[in-house]
Amino acid sequence: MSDVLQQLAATISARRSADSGSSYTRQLLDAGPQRCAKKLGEEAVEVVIAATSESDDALKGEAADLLYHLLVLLESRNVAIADVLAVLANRQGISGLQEKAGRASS
Ligand SMILES: N=c1c2ncn([C@@H]3O[C@H](COP(=O)(O)OP(=O)(O)OP(=O)(O)O)[C@@H](O)[C@H]3O)c2ncn1[C@@H]1O[C@H](COP(=O)(O)O)[C@@H](O)[C@H]1O
Repeated sequence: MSDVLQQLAATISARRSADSGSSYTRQLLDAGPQRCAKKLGEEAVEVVIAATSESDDALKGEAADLLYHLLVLLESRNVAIADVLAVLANRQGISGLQEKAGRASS
């Protein structure tokens, strides 16, 4: 999964130098983090609506839009998706250690 996200993130980053007329991503990046964050919020609401009242396919589509817009927002703030994934990996490591610590003390 992270390969797909990293490939999409690389494409989004490359759009910084694309012709803005031809790229929706470039238009979002040119508009800045506030606009990107607003789009992310709208997409999040669409995910909530799909999750509560639409089909699985609709939910998958809205979730894909949400991930795309999260990557665009991260790019607009120059935050690498690899660093976000590292946070998740660290949390898994930490929870693993906590589980081990819990077992050792019981
Ligand atoms: N993965 C996506 C992707 N997911 C969702 N979207 C767009 O995100 C928007 C979300 O839907 P909305 O109905 O909210 O959007 P809208 O009303 O058209 O947009 P606004 O006018 O509100 O901004 C749609 O325009 C989708 O096309 C995406 N646009 C581009 N990509 C990928 O990003 C890369 C660069 O794409 P370009 O910028 O088009 O070159 C390519 O790999 C694309 O496949």
